[in-house]
Amino acid sequence: MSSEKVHVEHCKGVNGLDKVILREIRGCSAEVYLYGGQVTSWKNELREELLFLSSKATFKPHKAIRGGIPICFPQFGNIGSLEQHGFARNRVWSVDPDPPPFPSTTSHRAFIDLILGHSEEDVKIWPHRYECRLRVALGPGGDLMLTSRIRNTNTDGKSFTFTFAYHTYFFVTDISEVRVEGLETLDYLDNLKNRERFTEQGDAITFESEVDKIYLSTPTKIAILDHERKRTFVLRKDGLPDAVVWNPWDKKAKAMADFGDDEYKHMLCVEAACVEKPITLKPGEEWRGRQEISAVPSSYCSGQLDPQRALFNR
Ligand SMILES: O=P(O)(O)OC[C@H]1O[C@H](O)[C@H](O)[C@@H](O)[C@@H]1O
Repeated sequence: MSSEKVHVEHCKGVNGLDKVILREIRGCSAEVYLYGGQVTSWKNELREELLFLSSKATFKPHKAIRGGIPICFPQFGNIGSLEQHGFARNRVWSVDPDPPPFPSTTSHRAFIDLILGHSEEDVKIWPHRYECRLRVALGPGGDLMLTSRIRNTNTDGKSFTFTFAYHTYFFVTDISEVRVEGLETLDYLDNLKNRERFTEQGDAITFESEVDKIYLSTPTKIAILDHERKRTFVLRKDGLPDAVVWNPWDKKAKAMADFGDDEYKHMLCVEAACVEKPITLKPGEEWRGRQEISAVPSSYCSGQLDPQRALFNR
């Protein structure tokens, strides 16, 4: 295998859909489907899967893949006139054959640049021209970095407005043993209560029933502690002020055709998002959003997690 193929392999996935596998020397990997521009797998050097992907996920056009990291664009949720979470997760993206280089200070080789542009079909439901770029990169230590750039390419002088999210499904051993740190005391909109605004209590967040909350103006770092596995996910984000936390729990799980009845026990969505204050771009303007996730052993943390420490003590 050529060294290029070791790092970036183009192949076919489920139902013959195009897939790209990113690999790092130490054994970490990530898989990205061109359908949805969606990451569906992220593994550490022990080849352990870190993202949740439903055993009932469908890999068929017009339906989003249940799990991994769907991209919600140009609309998050049902706030707007478009289909739930926008159409980007249901479109086939293309690979940029000539991607812009990484900053010279980094030495990433396992990365892929995807592009989604307007189609004549989509212009009927969202009357704008745009270029939506996604770079998925696997760092030498196995960190998974997603960078999005969205540009208004309208030629009619019109601005457009959008909301956005990286709808990350983390794999967890047992949801009742999971704690999220970094969202304490923040205001949130409760999707289960008509998006009414509340303030979170002072304690770290734990789970014992359905949750669907949009935390507002959150810190740039959020930690998800999987006690059972002694693993901590650290999510760092930029340009995405909000964070959505979602678990459907048992009743809703049963109502979803592409989700197993008990699978809610093994997933938690923590979604870096820009929802409360939509982004407006004039023609020629570009927005940039970024998320980086890493998985570190929780034993590095004593008591309350200090994500900074966890990140650098690897
Ligand atoms: O079933 P989907 O359209 O993929 O949405 C799954 C979930 O996504 C987000 O987390 C929303 O906040 C939830 O309200 C929604 O149920």
